[in-house]
Amino acid sequence: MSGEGGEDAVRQGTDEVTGGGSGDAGARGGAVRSLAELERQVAERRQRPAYGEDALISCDRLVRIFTADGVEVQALQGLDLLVNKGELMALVGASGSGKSTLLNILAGLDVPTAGAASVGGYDLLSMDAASRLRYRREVVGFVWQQTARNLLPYLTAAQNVVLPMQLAGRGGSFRAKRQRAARATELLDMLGVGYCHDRHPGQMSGGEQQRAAIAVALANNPSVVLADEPTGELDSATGEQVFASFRTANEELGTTVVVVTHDHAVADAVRRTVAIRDGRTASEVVRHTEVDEHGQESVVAREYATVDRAGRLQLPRDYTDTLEIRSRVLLELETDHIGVWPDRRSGEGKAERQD
Ligand SMILES: Nc1ncnc2c1ncn2[C@@H]1O[C@H](COP(=O)(O)OP(=O)(O)OP(=O)(O)O)[C@@H](O)[C@H]1O
Repeated sequence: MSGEGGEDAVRQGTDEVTGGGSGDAGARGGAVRSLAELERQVAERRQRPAYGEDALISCDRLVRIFTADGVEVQALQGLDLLVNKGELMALVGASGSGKSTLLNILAGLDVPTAGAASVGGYDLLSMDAASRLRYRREVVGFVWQQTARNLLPYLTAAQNVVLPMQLAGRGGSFRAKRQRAARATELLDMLGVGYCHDRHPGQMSGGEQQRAAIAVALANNPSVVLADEPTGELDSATGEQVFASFRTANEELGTTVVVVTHDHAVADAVRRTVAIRDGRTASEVVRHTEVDEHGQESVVAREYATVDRAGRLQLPRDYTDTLEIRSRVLLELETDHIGVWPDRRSGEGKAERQD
């Protein structure tokens, strides 16, 4: 706090200060707080963790502008996102909303134009080439939609899983080799495709290839696995099996998983689904399990609109369409909520019901 009022109070030798600097206390409702109260608030604010301090993934006002043929496309327009360690979450949004752009940045494959982004303590904007390589090998694993892009066709499933460990260069001894082979077997078994150990991708179904691809992504024990439409090329039953493998990785290994998806079965099966609209996070659905008085468990989903770091809130389009809100709304601050009304004076909003 800048403490203009506080300084006044000290000068006047009193323990009472105005809420908003000298002279405007009346205009702000005459809030008078004690110096002790202000000191308590300052101390509380200092103790509050900075934005994203506790999160594994933190995106703060992230911007990515592409320039193609002299035309600028703002793929990300100040996107905020926090993901906690151990989360299994989904990102959804219309085509072109910026999901893949975000995932490529988090994967260390692309660099944002502005803003801040960090994953597991790595600053994605300022990493040098060596840190970026280490980041991509050890901190994140990636699964693409196209099954063919995830596995090398001339290696078996097990050899594909061993490869990232070899590239990370952890020892060439016989013991190290044995450990890598054992880990590949263990991961393929855990994801239910142990029987594909010696098969080449061409001898595996699309679902088996994707589950082996998850094992590849997990090989170096990354903090995060990112997946872009991993069930996009699969039928729904196979898609469910693949999603179950992500859940297994999350539950058994504690790996944080972020999945971009158009697949409702996936988006509805995670605890948190964040919707991206026009390059910003717009809303999120959070699910939790409730147990009723008969001990019956049910999943309850609640939708929240996101308030970004600048205080912006995107109203869901179906809400604004229903109330015919086009350009502005009337706001009213109540003690425990904010009322939002169509501005009827300017002719917006549905006519009020007469009954
Ligand atoms: N390399 C690029 N050069 C120019 N424009 C790009 C580039 N990559 C993405 N864009 C543009 O950025 C915007 C966001 O694209 P992005 O691929 O992130 O969307 P998306 O939400 O993943 O879409 P989809 O669901 O169709 O994959 C789009 O307008 C896209 O055309």
